[in-house]
Amino acid sequence: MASRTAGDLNGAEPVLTAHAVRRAFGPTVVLAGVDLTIARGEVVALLGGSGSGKSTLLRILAGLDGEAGGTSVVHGTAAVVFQEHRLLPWKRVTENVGLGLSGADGPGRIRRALAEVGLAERDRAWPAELSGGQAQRVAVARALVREPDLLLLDEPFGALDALTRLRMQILLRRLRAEHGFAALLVTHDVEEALLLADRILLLDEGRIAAEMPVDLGPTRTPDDRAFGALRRHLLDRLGVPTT
Ligand SMILES: Nc1ncnc2c1ncn2[C@@H]1O[C@H](COP(=O)(O)OP(=O)(O)OP(=O)(O)O)[C@@H](O)[C@H]1O
Repeated sequence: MASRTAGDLNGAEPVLTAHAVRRAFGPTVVLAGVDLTIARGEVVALLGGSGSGKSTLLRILAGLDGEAGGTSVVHGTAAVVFQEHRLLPWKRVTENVGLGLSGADGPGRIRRALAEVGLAERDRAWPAELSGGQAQRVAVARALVREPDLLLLDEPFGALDALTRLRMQILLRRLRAEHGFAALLVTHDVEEALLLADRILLLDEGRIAAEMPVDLGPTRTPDDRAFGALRRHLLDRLGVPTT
C-alpha cells in the first residue's frame, strides 16, 4: 500500500475534495470520517465489502444526501451513473439524454453523445425497446452530454452479463481517454477496478482503510503478470482466499 493518504495528490489539481464525511442511520455509523481527494482526470475505484458504505458515500459526494456530516466539494460539473439506468420510460432516448439540457447546441451535443456510445441510430427508441446494455449506454450518454469534470459511477455495469460488461468497460476506458474526465467508480469487482482505475481505495469500517496506486499502463489486460499480482494482493486484502 502507498504511504500517502487518500487526501494527498502530490500537488495535482483536485476535482473532488471531501473531508471527514460521516453518515449514520439511527445508531449505526456507516461512514465514520472519510477523507477523499480525486485529481482532475484521475479514475479512482472504490472497493469494499457488501454494506461497507460505498453507495452511501457516492450519494453523499453526488449531493444526494442532505443528512451527512463533513464537507464535500466538486470543483466543476459532476454526473452520476447508477447500476439501474434510471431512464424515464415515457421519454424517447434522445429526450432522456437531453433532460435538463438547455441551449441551442443541445441537439448537436445529444447526437454526439449517442454516437460516442454507439447508439446514434436508436435516438427515437423508447427505453423499453432497448437491451440492458443499450439502456446503460444511454445512461452513460446522458452523463457525457453534460461534459462532466467528474463521473460518479455506482456499480454501473453490475447488472449486465459478463460480455456486455466487458464491452462497457472498454467503452468507458476509451471515453475517458478521449474526454479526460475524472471518475469515482464504485464496484465489487476487483478486475474491473484494476482494468479501469489509476488508484484503488478500500472502504472498511466506515473509513478508507487502504489505498493502492495501479501502475499498469493504459493497455492493461488481466493476462499481464503485474495485473495478476495486484489482483491477488487486493483479494487478500479483502479477505478472499485465492488458492
Ligand atoms: N436509507 C437507509 N436507511 C437505513 N440504512 C441504510 C440506508 N442506506 C444504507 N443503509 C445501510 O448502510 C450500510 C451501507 O450501505 P451501502 O448501500 O452504502 O453499502 P455498499 O457498500 O454500497 O453495499 P453493496 O456493495 O452491497 O451495494 C448498510 O448497512 C445499509 O443497510
